[in-house]
Amino acid sequence: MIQLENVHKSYGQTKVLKGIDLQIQDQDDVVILGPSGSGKSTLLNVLSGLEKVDEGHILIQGQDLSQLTDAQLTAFRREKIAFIFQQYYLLPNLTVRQNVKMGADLANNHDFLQIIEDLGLGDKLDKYPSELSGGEQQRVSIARALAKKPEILFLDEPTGALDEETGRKILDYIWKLKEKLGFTLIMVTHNQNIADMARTIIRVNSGKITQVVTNDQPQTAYEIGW
Ligand SMILES: Nc1ncnc2c1ncn2[C@@H]1O[C@H](COP(=O)(O)OP(=O)(O)OP(=O)(O)O)[C@@H](O)[C@H]1O
Repeated sequence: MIQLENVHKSYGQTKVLKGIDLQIQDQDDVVILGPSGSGKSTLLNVLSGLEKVDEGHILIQGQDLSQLTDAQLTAFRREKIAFIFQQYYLLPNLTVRQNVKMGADLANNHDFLQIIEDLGLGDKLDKYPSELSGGEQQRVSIARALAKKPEILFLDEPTGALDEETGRKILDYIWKLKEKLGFTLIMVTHNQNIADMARTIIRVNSGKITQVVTNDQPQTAYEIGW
């Protein structure tokens, strides 16, 4: 379980998270919705240990992230979580195969080629990022994250660079893989429709949680009408 207790985070004088309390169950799929600037990405960044909180606590399986040494925090990030960002952060001098293998090696995953294939990149294995379209680069970054077999997968607007049809396919694939591998999925999006795929929908406004909804009948990427 992931627990947040009274989490505060500011950048200089700007108070971004203003007392967040939240519990996320293992293997849940969670979508975080909210207007631009409401603190969604900041929330993901503190949840994933990328940034430290100013006040309050984040506990993951009972372990308080603020109590970890830098080495333990690095190990947590390497072994337990994967992050799919709006930007792709691919290494330009590595091929598609090598970029994804980097993620796979962290989990000793030897069947990562299947993930590349499933994401429709089977014919791009030996291409470099500069030889790919934006959407293809995004799919490589998704393959790299999934190849880590994370316990928690964070996604920050993962379909931003994709056309609708590809976005649907990718979300469908991620959700199916979640059912198969059983990770916890936490995704930030602006897209209201995508929220209907999630079992838990969290609304954030001005750095506070304004609503948590449990959705008993989540829909597939193909059913949501987006
Ligand atoms: N590293 C930073 N330094 C200073 N200010 C920051 C930093 N990161 C975020 N902020 C500010 O914190 C506020 C919340 O940003 P955040 O990116 O968390 O919002 P968001 O809800 O994800 O927005 P969007 O939907 O536009 O991505 C914004 O006012 C932003 O300018």
